[in-house]
Amino acid sequence: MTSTYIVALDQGTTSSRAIVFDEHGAILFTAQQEFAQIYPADGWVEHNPEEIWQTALAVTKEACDWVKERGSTVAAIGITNQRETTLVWDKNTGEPVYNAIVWQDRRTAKFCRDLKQEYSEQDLQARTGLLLDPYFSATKITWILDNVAGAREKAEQGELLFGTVDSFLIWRLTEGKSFVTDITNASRTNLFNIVKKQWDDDLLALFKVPASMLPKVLDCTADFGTASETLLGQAVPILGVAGDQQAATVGQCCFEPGSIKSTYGTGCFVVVNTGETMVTSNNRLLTTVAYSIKGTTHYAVEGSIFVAGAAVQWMRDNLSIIDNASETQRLAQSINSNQGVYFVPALTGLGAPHWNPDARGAIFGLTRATGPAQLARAALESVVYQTYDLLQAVREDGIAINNLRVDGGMVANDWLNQCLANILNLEVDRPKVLETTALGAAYLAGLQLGLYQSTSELAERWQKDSEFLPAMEETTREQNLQGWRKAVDAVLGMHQASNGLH
Ligand SMILES: Nc1ncnc2c1ncn2[C@@H]1O[C@H](COP(=O)(O)OP(=O)(O)O)[C@@H](O)[C@H]1O
Ligand SMILES: O=P(O)(O)OC[C@H](O)CO
Repeated sequence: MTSTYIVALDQGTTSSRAIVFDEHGAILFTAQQEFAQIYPADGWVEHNPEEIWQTALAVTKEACDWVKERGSTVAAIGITNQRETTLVWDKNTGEPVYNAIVWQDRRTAKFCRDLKQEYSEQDLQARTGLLLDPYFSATKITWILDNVAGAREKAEQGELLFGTVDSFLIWRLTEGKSFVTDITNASRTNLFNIVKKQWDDDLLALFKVPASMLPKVLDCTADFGTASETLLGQAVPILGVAGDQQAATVGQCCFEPGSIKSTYGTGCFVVVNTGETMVTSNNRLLTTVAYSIKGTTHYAVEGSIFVAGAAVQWMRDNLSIIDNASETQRLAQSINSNQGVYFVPALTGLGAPHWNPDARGAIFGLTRATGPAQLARAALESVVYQTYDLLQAVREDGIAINNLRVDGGMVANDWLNQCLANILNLEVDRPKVLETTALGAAYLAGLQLGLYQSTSELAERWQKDSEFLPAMEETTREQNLQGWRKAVDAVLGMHQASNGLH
């Protein structure tokens, strides 16, 4: 019997990956290319759109060629992507008018602060589930239209298109034939009304974004267009799309209300499925669309941390205290306590539950004995404490948590998983397939293809690789958490103090 091949394209913050899955959800082939991070100013983060495109195209082509070499064809493509990252391009030439402004970028912090004076954040939250923060796409679009010469005029004449990375890639893969997005990506823009499930005219007016710039919004399972034969060597339908955290929710089979996953890549994102009910957080978590499959929409509560693996990357690239990320495990376990060193990695502000775009990072408790081991351990622990803060917020919103399914590049690190179990005082489960984001995109495409009939059929496939159980004395746990709280308070205090000075 021949296999059904699905290619999942995962366009992440640091790399583009394409994975060939068979109908059982097994990984057969992976192609990956990293690309440059551009930091033009304090708090600014950009990507070159052509690099996003070239790396995404190259890995997808490689995956399609791998299938072709086996005498077969790819049945469908599923796309998943870094969310919120904003691209604006010319409809006629296909040329982006500016670099992609990345989700981590804080350049519109002042704009958000000013807007809060004239517009109720509560109203925005009721419509979009989100907060008024530079994280989301809307203020990034406004910035491009206001700062790139001639852009606003062209946008008003209907010459410019806006897309999150999914839209941009689909538009290019279909050679300009399909200008669409999916509902999960739309729900991260601050322009999409998640109650009415349509672009919100009042918000378009507020952020001064012409409606003609916006893509058509589809379910996560839909016909998104056909990727061109000229580009891929075979014409392949794009049948599934979701933002990466929502795709990971699908890949982790968190379909039941109350099920929860946490993904550790560049950032960390905790997503709790709340079923068809929308839950509004009282603790500054986001309400967002988990997925919409064949007309049924599930919502989620999400906690977003901007710096997780990025703290490890920063130690590798800026401090050069490690050569590769996996060394952090050896370093962290080489000492038997954190020795009082705490790292608050607010390198691009603080996300949930603080939402403070102006906060900046700090390391506390340095002594003559502090070296790479203490710093690496503090970086890993910071990811764990931030997760603790998110889960506390989730609990305070009345949602019970029984265990946590984890995934993403960082959870290859067993020390991190054990530390999560210890500090969260919770069972932490790591699945067999760690590429849950790509798997989720493949599942969505497979559902649309008719390869899978339902999410419950998919749920039966989830397999545990390892579980990590809490094994820390309560007093040590409490001491560590106290140290973290003091460090975060100091960072927030420092930010207030420096605000006073400017
Ligand atoms: N063994 C490890 N220990 C700690 N961090 C790791 C490890 N392996 C990868 N990472 C971190 O995980 C991130 C990569 O994860 P990935 O899921 O590929 O991210 P993204 O999708 O955001 O590009 C990097 O920031 C890297 O520093
Ligand atoms: O690229 P990742 O995996 O860090 O995910 C980025 C998120 O989608 C940002 O919201």
